[in-house]
Amino acid sequence: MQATRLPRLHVITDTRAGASPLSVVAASLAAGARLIQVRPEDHHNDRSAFDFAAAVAALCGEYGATCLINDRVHIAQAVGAHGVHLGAEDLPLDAARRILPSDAIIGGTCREPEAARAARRAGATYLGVGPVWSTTTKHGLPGAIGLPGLAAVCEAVELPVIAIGGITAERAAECRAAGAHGVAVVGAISGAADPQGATAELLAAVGEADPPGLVRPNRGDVPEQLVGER
Ligand SMILES: Cc1ncc(COP(=O)(O)OP(=O)(O)O)c(N)n1
Ligand SMILES: Cc1ncsc1CCOP(=O)(O)O
Ligand SMILES: [Mg+2]
Repeated sequence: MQATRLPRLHVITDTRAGASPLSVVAASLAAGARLIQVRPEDHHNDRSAFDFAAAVAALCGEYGATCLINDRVHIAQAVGAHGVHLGAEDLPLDAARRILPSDAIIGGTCREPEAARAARRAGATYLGVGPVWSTTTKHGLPGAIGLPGLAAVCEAVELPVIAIGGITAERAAECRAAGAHGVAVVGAISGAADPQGATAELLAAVGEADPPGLVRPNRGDVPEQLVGER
């Protein structure tokens, strides 16, 4: 199986009231996004989270894009997603590694070098690191670690680092310069007047711009196994 690099732009769904998550996902995929993380807010029950995840996974399948599920490992299994993203209050990384297929992508949240090394030992494929900048998208987060904090984690482990928290296109380029493999965003796309244009701008900022024009669905294509390469 040929190895494919982990996408540099992780588009995270926004299921807060007023958002239109599925149409934003469709716009991002049309702009060339190669990875969607499904993140139903905690108040969504499993049934509505499953229905939403199944719809996103189907859309990702049409574009040959990777679909990850935040927090809910059983829903990743149920919809046949490519993997999960897990944080401190979720199933431990090593437990998820034991129950998911061996080629599953498992992302782990961390904000400092020691936690990054522990996540690598536990079987993480990549690290979600932040918040790099403050954000209004999630409440109760610890303080922002800034670019120096991001760089410290990038230096500590070989795993691809995905920066998160307050990311804009300009900041995405700064994160890459600090050593991050890529970035994850919610508000920069879901809150944009033109989510497709915002996605294109972010893709260009992380160096993954497709040739101009719409990306067309390639029904039936499945992404090959992803490897942890910077
Ligand atoms: C790529 C990426 N990085 C970090 C997170 C945050 O995960 P977590 O700390 O578990 O918080 P919630 O997203 O579950 O509220 C993420 N989702 N993605
Ligand atoms: C879930 C999460 N974890 C750390 S920051 C964050 C939210 C990021 O959202 P935004 O891209 O809108 O700042
Ligand atoms: Mg979580």
